[in-house]
Amino acid sequence: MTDPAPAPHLEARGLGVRFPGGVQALSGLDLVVRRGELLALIGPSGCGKSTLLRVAAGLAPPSEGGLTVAGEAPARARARRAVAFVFQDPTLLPWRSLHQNVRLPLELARVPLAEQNAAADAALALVGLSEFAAAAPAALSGGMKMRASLARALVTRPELLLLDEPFGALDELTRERLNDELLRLWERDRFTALAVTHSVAEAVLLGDRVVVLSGRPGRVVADIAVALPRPRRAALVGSPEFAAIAAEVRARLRAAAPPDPSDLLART
Ligand SMILES: Nc1ncnc2c1ncn2[C@@H]1O[C@H](COP(=O)(O)OP(=O)(O)OP(=O)(O)O)[C@@H](O)[C@H]1O
Repeated sequence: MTDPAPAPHLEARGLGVRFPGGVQALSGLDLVVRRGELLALIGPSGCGKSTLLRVAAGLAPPSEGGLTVAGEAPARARARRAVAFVFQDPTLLPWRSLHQNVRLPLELARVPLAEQNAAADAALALVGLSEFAAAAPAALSGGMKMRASLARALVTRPELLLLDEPFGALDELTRERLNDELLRLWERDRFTALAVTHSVAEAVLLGDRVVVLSGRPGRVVADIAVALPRPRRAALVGSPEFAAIAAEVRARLRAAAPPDPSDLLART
């Protein structure tokens, strides 16, 4: 007998988000992320990927349908520190040391100081930054800042990690290293993760599935299983199996994207 599929962790049903100015960012979006799954989300610019993450974090309300995290409203899941967010910008407070930045979520939650310190030590060790605990963010490279941002997200041991293009601003080699790091952390703790990316290779490298959203308003137009063995590392990107899945994702993404104005010009 095969094991039953893990329970849904994040579940969106008929989700729509319309902003006060009238922009419809998402419409009729159905999506399930199972517990312990790492799901990559890709779609044309402006299709509502960040909006979906913001709804999942309880930072934006749905205007139609709904989204639950572990069966409860996202704001409740966030209040019990079960959800963490990593943004493209590391958003470290410049006047605080790395250690003070990493322990901030626990400080805000009024966790006892000794516990804050122990958890921040462990999180910094996890991302290889222990020796920079006392450093100011300004003294670090972009990749190190992003590592610290990851440590700050993981310090609460979240059940669900939301990643919004976290390595998008980094050079290719640093990005590769950080993807390997993220995979290593996920293999260790098996939190559920929803990762937005603009890179097809990154989506296939990270995801158990790659979900493709259509152009605005965003809804799911393809849900592609990534049948590649784990553990995975960036070196896998050159393999023929990888290339075949990436080609499928690319084709679905191209079909989902609005026409490129330069194509239209070329045809006239
Ligand atoms: N607070 C807001 N008020 C009004 N419109 C918004 C707001 N936030 C986002 N939008 C609009 O909603 C749409 C979806 O935005 P969103 O940032 O979710 O897309 P995205 O897929 O993450 O884009 P990108 O890939 O370029 O980062 C866009 O048209 C954006 O301009």
